[in-house]
Amino acid sequence: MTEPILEVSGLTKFFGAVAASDALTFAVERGSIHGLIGPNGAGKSTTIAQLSGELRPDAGRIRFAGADITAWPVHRRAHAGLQRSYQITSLFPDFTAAENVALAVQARQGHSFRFLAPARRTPSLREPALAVLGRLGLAAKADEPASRLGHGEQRQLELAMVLATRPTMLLLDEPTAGMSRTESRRMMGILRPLKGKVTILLVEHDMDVVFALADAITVLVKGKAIVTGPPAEVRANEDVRRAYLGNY
Ligand SMILES: Nc1ncnc2c1ncn2[C@@H]1O[C@H](COP(=O)(O)OP(=O)(O)OP(=O)(O)O)[C@@H](O)[C@H]1O
Repeated sequence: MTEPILEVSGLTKFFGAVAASDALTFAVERGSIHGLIGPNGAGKSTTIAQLSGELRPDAGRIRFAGADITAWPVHRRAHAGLQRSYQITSLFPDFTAAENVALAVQARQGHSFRFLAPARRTPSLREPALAVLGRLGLAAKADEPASRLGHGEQRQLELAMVLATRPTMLLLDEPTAGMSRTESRRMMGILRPLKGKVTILLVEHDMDVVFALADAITVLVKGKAIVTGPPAEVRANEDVRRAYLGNY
């Protein structure tokens, strides 16, 4: 393994008596797509929330790109390149796809999302926005209002917005949730070329997607990582089969 970009050690988070993260330890290699899988309630969302800074761990450390970020707030982590994907709920429905991405480009340039009106009209923001939309296969939809896009396209737009901020590492929570088979396949085609450019921690219920994309997978059960390894090793692991994958 080359130098990991993210190292999680002993991460622990209780909700009452439930340990949603239980001395969780794993590392993510720079430039890789790293799957985080596990049964319902295993602690995947709780892990993402602690990595993004929305949730404070009760114990343990998080190191990102050589710095201990455990106590950093969300915006400081985002500024350092660790970003979680936006949710559809954060799209501006009346703005076009290009205008939505222009806002994210503007955020990258250090401005706040507050100045909505100027961002919509600034040509220097439109050009990079169109470039990102092009890479995500949304060029033809640039001038459609976000509300008129299909569900799969809205998820692609979310991803376009976060990529426009040029993250070093992306925390992606179920990018294919609610998608048709065709839309999922399109999303995989978008994510695969990001390998080597952006490190991705991928939480995903669709095992076909995870096993096809991930360079390494961590399996969570009851807040603990029971294994981290390449897909073939994880698939063959007896504990994983018993706890989660069955005959997948
Ligand atoms: N805000 C909260 N308050 C109380 N308990 C919580 C809270 N968030 C999560 N939990 C509990 O923590 C455990 C882990 O939940 P989490 O949502 O992280 O799991 P998950 O792996 O993301 O599940 P799923 O696959 O169903 O989304 C569960 O037992 C859940 O009920």
